[in-house]
Amino acid sequence: MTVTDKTDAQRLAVQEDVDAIVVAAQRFLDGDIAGDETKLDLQRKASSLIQTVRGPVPSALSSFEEIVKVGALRALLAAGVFHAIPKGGAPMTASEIASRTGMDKSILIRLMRAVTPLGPFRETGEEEYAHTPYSEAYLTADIAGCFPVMSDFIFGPVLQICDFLRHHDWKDAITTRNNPFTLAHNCPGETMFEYLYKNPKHVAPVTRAEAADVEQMAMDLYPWEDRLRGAAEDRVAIVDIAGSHGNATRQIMKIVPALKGRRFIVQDLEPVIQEHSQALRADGIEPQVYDFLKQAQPIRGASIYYFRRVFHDWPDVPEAKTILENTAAAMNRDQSRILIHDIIIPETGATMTHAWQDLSLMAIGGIERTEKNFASLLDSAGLVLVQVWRKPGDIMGIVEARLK
Ligand SMILES: C[S@@+](CC[C@H](N)C(=O)[O-])C[C@H]1O[C@@H](n2cnc3c(N)ncnc32)[C@H](O)[C@@H]1O
Repeated sequence: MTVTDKTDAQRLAVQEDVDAIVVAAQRFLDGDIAGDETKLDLQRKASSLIQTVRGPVPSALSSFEEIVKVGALRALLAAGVFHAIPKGGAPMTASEIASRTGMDKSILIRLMRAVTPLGPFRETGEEEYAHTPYSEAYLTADIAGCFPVMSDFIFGPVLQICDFLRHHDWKDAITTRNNPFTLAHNCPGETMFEYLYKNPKHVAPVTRAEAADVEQMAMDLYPWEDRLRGAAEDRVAIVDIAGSHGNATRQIMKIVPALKGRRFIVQDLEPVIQEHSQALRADGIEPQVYDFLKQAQPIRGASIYYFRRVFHDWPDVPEAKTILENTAAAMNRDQSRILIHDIIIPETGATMTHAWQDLSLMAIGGIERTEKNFASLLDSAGLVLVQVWRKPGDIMGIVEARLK
């Protein structure tokens, strides 16, 4: 093939990709099918163009680029570079950033090369950089909360999934106490939570990460008021089990002001309750230390036993089944419901968002589930799936269950 042939073929391929993007962009703008589908389709077409422009082998190198980019972002964030550069897009020189942060200018320049060609920062001149809305996103509470924790504790183990599986002949030998996380952090026999919480300095950053609403959860998904309206006044309205900071309960209380005066309880392990109890009490929420793996649920006959982003941390057996059985033992057959608010993986057409969350959980022994997975898990613990509450385009859903 001559150079001209190659150029022609590439020109044709690029033109085809551009034409497909134009059609996909129009469908996205017109919103002729459910929002997320057109968005995903447009992303696919755009990324196909990038691959065509780069070619197959250079495209394979993009994963190397992403990994060093994460390393650079983490260091720049920790060193204070994100905070030193002024928000709003005004440029700053490397010398100025170096003097503000204490990072050697030579290191800064090398790290900035990983975060400027394709963003999120902008190179504005020789040794000069500026924020963009995409770099400023790392300063928002959600990303500033979860990116450092994911990067310090989870991404390393994700890279060790291969070593772990190879060591076990590619069989699923992953448990919550023996997994890529325990391999990477050299803590065999400990769950991720045990490992993290035994060091008091991890508790605040980890619970800040837990508070990150990266899934943009719509808490009005469930008809809280209808469900709770007829309940006796003395019945606990909601037990938010493993509720951490209690933000879910706060949001429910805001959505349904009519429930003011009813009892709301947030349960979690001791270090987490210690961290949050004052703020919870100030908002009229009762904090309670509770270990769902070791104890039967102490609050009997509550209207709702609510678990948000909890079950995905645990495999079906033994932990998820144990948690359900410990809850079921306290439930009232007619009045109590379990609500599991988690990502629901579609049977087909899972996205990269589903994949990054699920493989991060694989590293610690957890799993994101499909609707069928939830139904069989509930069945194994003497419960029955009543309804799945979802909105088109939302990655999270609420699985409602009652005693059989
Ligand atoms: C991913 S966070 C979810 C927090 C909160 N529900 C939310 O949606 O933001 C998982 C929570 O499970 C709690 N947890 C872990 N092991 C637990 C146990 N054995 N008993 C009770 N809570 C536990 C953690 O402390 C953490 O707060």
